Amino acid sequence: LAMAYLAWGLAQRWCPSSLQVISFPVVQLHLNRTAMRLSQKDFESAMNQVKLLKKDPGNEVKLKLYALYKQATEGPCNMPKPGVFDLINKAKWDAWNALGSLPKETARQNYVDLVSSLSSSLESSSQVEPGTDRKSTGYETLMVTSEDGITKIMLNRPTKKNALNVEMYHEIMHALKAASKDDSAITVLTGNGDYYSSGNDLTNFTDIPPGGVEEKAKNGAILLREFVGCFIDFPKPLIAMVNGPAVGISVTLLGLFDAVYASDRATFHTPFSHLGQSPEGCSSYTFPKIMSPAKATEMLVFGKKLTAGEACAQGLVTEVFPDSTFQKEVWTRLKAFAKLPPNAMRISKEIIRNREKEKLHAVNAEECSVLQGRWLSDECMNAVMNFLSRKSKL
Ligand SMILES: CCCCCCCCCCC/C=C/C(=O)SCCNC(=O)CCNC(=O)[C@H](O)C(C)(C)COP(=O)(O)OP(=O)(O)OC[C@H]1O[C@@H](n2cnc3c(N)ncnc32)[C@H](O)[C@@H]1OP(=O)(O)O
Repeated sequence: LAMAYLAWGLAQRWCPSSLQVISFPVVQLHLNRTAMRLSQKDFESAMNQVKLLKKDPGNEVKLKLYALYKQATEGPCNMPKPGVFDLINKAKWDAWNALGSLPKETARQNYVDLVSSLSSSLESSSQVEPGTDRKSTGYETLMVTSEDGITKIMLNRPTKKNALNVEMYHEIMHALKAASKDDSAITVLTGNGDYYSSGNDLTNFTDIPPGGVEEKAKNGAILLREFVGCFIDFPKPLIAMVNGPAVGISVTLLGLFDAVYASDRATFHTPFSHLGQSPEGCSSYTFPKIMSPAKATEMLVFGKKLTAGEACAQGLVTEVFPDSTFQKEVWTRLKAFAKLPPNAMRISKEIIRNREKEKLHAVNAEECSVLQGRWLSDECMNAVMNFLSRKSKL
């Protein structure tokens, strides 16, 4: 059946005229209304509505609509079953035959109801940005949506400049794991509001468990290692849409993405020494490789902030777009990427990443262990205290 669906587009040329109608299918049956008498006018109007739909609803739906149309106009399927190699006609026959002895009138009503639900769902999705029609709920700090083969994970604490609190670390891991298994071809990480992310939420340092700061640092290192590990192991193309300034861990992780698109408003800042900390996100390994050891030192050791153009020149950013057209241009491009064969993309990513995976995990472990020590240092504690007591900002 899957093969028949694939061939469906090709079949449009030679299909019978009623195939116009099966161009779009059915989603929701209002069974309680099947007894209602439908006028021929309602049915014809639904057929016209189908032709006006702007978006293709997919082959599975098309087959259902085809079956209902045939049942409504010709009654139960009494055609000979097509041969196994006649994939398209067999899929159509199966769908029609599955309706059994459903009365013509009920089929017409179901057809009209389904077209109606289809029209409203497809109209609404065409009016919104990609990724806004299928929202996954249950996240406090993220907005996760999936559409057009793209899962979008949006950091959603705009009033805190999308700083990563402990909950957000957990939710990102959860969203990545879900995205790795969903039916999307690519995954995008971006930020809501004016910032991409201001990095680690410095209030993460404030709630000290009964085991004291040592326990806090130990738990922090475990969390960080697991978090970065999810990026190392993510199996599909992972793209960052850096919509504004990026700080700390939101910058270092970019070295683990497969492409990084940035608005010209974005900046890239890793002030680890200022904060008494040290690099993470595998940046101690990826940055020198991407941009040369000296340029990496300027960023990771001296905390030099790069503009989007500079980050692009150094290879950290793939391409920079004017902020005014950033969303439109990047989404257009991503939608085209998402149409590529997903398995081929996965396999190509795998072959690129596999060579590095072991090394990246080792680097991650080492960075976390070093940071665990840094978090207990006076340098780090003072820097965090200064920020939290409003004495300092970047
Ligand atoms: C042992 C602990 C373990 C914990 C868990 C481990 C997790 C792993 C950690 C991995 C290591 C990561 C390192 C990093 O990411 S280093 C980078 C850290 N980030 C910063 O230092 C940025 C601090 N923020 C600022 O300097 C400024 O806010 C900024 C320049 C980003 C924006 O300035 P602006 O003036 O435009 O805006 P505000 O300062 O008024 O910000 C608005 C509100 O947002 C709050 N905010 C912003 N960023 C952070 C942040 N990173 N942490 C906490 N809060 C942040 C800011 O306080 C404002 O809040 P209020 O409105 O309530 O005042």
